[in-house]
Amino acid sequence: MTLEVRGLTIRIGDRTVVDDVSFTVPDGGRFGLIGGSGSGKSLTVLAILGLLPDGADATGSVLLDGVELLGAPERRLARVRGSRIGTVFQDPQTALNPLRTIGRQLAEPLRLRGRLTRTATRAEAVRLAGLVRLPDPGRVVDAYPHQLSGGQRQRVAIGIALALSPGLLLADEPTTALDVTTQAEVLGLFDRLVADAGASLVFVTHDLAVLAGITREVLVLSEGRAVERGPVAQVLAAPQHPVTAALVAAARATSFGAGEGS
Ligand SMILES: Nc1ncnc2c1ncn2[C@@H]1O[C@H](COP(=O)(O)OP(=O)(O)OP(=O)(O)O)[C@@H](O)[C@H]1O
Repeated sequence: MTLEVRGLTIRIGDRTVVDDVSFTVPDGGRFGLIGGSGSGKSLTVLAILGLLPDGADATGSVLLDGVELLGAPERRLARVRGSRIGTVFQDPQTALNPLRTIGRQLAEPLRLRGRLTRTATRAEAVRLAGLVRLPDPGRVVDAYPHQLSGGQRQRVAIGIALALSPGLLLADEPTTALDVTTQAEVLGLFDRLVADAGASLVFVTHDLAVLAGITREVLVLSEGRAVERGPVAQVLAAPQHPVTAALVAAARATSFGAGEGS
């Protein structure tokens, strides 16, 4: 699906926290949003979903395949969120319900969409568990979130996001809470699944090194404003804005520093 964000401006009280941000993600395209803490990344994602916090007011335009989402009725937004846009957020601990089995949560989007028999629902949950490479899918569907590792829980969250084959995926710091090795595994899986699904992707992170393997295009936000944009490789090689330069330095320190003596 094509996502066009045009002139998105978000105000909370008398503060403008996102200021005239525009970007386009073509059908099947991938786009990175990067910036430091408080730069407006999460609010941009929430505005696309129609899930801004109370007191936040958004103007501009969010078009999904040409259909305006900003200011659309909640019923329509809920339908779009349920079926056309999948989301993966930072903390799988809070995204999952501790009292429900993994299988029930994997199958929840399908259950909401239509009537499925018990057997069909379970089969679909097992299929999704296998898709996200959870160990022993036939058994893991009966487990509860606390019985899984952080990386496994995030795999479940990715499975839920992909359950209805959405045309657009929004991932907000999906691997930030994981240790480095797990982060690489989950990112690799996510990368493959998004490609297989042919979905468009908006990937939010504060870590340019993470983004480099996932998207080609990036937009840098600082204090709610777009300060730089372009291909990730080019931005990494020759950052133009001081904020971008700081993000590049941080990325080099974490991912290239140790082994290369730089
Ligand atoms: N519910 C809210 N009420 C008031 N201000 C808010 C609210 N949510 C966010 N803000 C403010 O809006 C600005 C942008 O927040 P946002 O969460 O989009 O930043 P972010 O780039 O996602 O940061 P982080 O990487 O820390 O999550 C920040 O200054 C934040 O304090």
